Amino acid sequence: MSERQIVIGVAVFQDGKVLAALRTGPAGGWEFPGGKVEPCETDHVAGARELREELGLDVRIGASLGADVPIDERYALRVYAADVRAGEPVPLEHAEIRWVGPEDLDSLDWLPADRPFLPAVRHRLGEASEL
Ligand SMILES: Nc1nc2c([nH]c(=O)n2[C@H]2C[C@H](O)[C@@H](COP(=O)(O)OP(=O)(O)OP(=O)(O)O)O2)c(=O)[nH]1
Repeated sequence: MSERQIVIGVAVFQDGKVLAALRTGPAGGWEFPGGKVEPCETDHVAGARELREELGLDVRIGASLGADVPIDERYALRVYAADVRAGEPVPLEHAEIRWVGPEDLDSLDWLPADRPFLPAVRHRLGEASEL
């Protein structure tokens, strides 16, 4: 089978919280904003582009938060940590966005592929926000 195409999720950290976004539609659920990497784009360029498009937010993307997680036969999710360079997030394409602290992380109905990243997200929320 050919390799899965990568979907970038961007975990934006600010003031001890992480930004979660609610995807609309039947396959909806909470996710890290982002999207598919276009041909010839790096992960970082794709992630920054998607966050400008989806949230009007300018972010600085740092390290990945763990191994890729299969979404289905065609796609796999890769999540990066990021911080805000400029702007306030606005849900231009999502039903809702929320800054989530460590205590509320588990109570959201996350998409299945996102759940394996939550321990790394929680770990980061407990640290000084170094990318
Ligand atoms: N962006 C994002 N997508 C996720 C996450 N978890 C997860 O299973 N997905 C799935 C949902 C979608 O089927 C797919 C990403 O699609 P997308 O709609 O965000 O990608 P895109 O912006 O490039 O969309 P398109 O132009 O191809 O329509 O990955 C996540 O944390 N972030």
